[in-house]
Amino acid sequence: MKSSNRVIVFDTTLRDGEQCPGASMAPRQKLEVARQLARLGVDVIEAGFPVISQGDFASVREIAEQIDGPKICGLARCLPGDIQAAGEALRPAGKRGRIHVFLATSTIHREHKLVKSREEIIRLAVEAIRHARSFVEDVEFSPEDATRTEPDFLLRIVTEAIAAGATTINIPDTVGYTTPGEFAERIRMLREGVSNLGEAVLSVHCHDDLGLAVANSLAAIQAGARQVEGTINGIGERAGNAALEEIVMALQTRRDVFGGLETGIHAKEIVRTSRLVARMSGLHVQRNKAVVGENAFAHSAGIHQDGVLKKRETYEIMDPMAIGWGETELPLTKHSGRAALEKRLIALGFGLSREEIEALFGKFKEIGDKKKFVYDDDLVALAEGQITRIQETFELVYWTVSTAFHGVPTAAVRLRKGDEVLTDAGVGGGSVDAAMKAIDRISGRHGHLVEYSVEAVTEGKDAIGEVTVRVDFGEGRLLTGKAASTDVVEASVRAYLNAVNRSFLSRGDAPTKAQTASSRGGDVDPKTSVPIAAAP
Ligand SMILES: CC(=O)SCCNC(=O)CCNC(=O)[C@H](O)C(C)(C)COP(=O)(O)OP(=O)(O)OC[C@H]1O[C@@H](n2cnc3c(N)ncnc32)[C@H](O)[C@@H]1OP(=O)(O)O
Ligand SMILES: CC(C)C(=O)C(=O)O
Repeated sequence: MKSSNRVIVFDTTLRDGEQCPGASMAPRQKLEVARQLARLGVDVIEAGFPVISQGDFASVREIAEQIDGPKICGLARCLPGDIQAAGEALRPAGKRGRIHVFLATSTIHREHKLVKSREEIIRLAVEAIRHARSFVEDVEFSPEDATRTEPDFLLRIVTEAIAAGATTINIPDTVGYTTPGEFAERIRMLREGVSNLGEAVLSVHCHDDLGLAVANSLAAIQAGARQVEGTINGIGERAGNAALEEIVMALQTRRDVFGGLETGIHAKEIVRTSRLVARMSGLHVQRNKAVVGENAFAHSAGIHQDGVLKKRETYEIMDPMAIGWGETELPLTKHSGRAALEKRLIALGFGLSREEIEALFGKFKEIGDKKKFVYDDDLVALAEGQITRIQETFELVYWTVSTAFHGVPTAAVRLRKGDEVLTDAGVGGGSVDAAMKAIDRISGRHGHLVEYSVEAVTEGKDAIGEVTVRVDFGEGRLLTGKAASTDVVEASVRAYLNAVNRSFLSRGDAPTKAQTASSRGGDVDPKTSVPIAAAP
């Protein structure tokens, strides 16, 4: 076997990857992917299976014509027509063309699918390899379902294939059946038992039916395989193929384990390639996918975020920038801590004191409890509210509204004033109106709502809505109140209360107990909300 420290990367995204249901790509899309694979630095692009359709033939031909750099490969069964089609499609690649012939060797495939004896299988394989060699110098042979093939037969057919002119012997775990230890053992068995293996490159091709495709590929490389086949994002037949980006990054990250094996991959192109393949194939990458998933370098837990801010390597074993990601992301969620919150606020331009951040942190957690992510706009609303906070006469403790078609909208509101808790109810034209009436009864103010507006300040169904009210308290000027909440009724209640509180500030007085005819109330039931003060 040709042995070196260089692992040949064989990409089959455009052939086995495209076998994934729904992943078919138009020739133009395949060409774009091939171009990017060349930039990524793969050694071989399996561009298609030319005999299966005019489109595949044309696509392999176009890639062979236009893509410089990697070898271009076409797949063929051990049938003259297949080999002829592959040879013709690859003609523009000249010496860079490779034909990949395959034939199943396991008992189950021989007896039930091909209905052929061992001898016939060997004869067909040998004839096909010789035929392929009449078109190209570089011929790969795959004994399909090799991991379920009897060892003695596998040794024999591999030896015969090399003797017939195969330059690469690929050992496929076609149905993702093997395990790392077993596969490594099989590779060692071939290395020891195939006398002419030195004339060929030993390759592996793993499927992910048991989620072991990458582990099996790496085990085989450790056992001496020097070509690895796989696809970008691991797309492929059934559960998919080994994800090339994972194999490459494992080799690179764990040089200590893999003895400094090299590939020709330019890791900085990995994310770009993954995105392109996802777009072209229509197969989205799951968020938690290793190396290329959205979350692969996104740290959410406060303890992790704190660690990463102090030293990235505490929670990152790869440099995301080196793979083509932007800066490490610290998405803010309910799991985040003060360190990440402060860092984001500084990035947004807020220079809040420790005390202010402390005051804001509780509200931040409340938003996190309600929403998957706390977005920048949420933070801006929080921070601005903190900066412009006014002294509140009344603090909202609780509200509830009830409304129905043809019903009478009613609201109960509980406010805290100093150490007093006051509760009252109101009815109105709508639930917000009813809640405002309840506030009027508690506060002793009687505001007339002159303007009311609501605006979404963040995106999505769980967006924060910001309510602005302009209220006439009969004092010859309008007072503005603002509040934001993920619940628009709550934002309205708080905005109105904000205006009521401002009316006390502007008058410089506060209601007495006599002015408030409301009863004492119970416990606090806080909701996510942000009072935002506004200039009257
Ligand atoms: C493990 C892998 O991923 S192998 C690659 C799989 N990829 C594909 O199948 C690509 C898409 N396939 C196709 O378009 C079609 O299946 C074609 C064009 C290849 C063949 O279509 P058809 O001629 O209608 O045959 P069909 O698909 O029904 O059956 C496959 C035939 O190929 C035979 N065959 C399978 N593998 C091989 C092989 N390596 N060498 C020779 N013959 C083979 C089967 O025995 C069967 O022959 P039979 O009809 O005499 O029983
Ligand atoms: C053609 C061969 C290599 C294949 O795709 C498989 O066995 O999975």
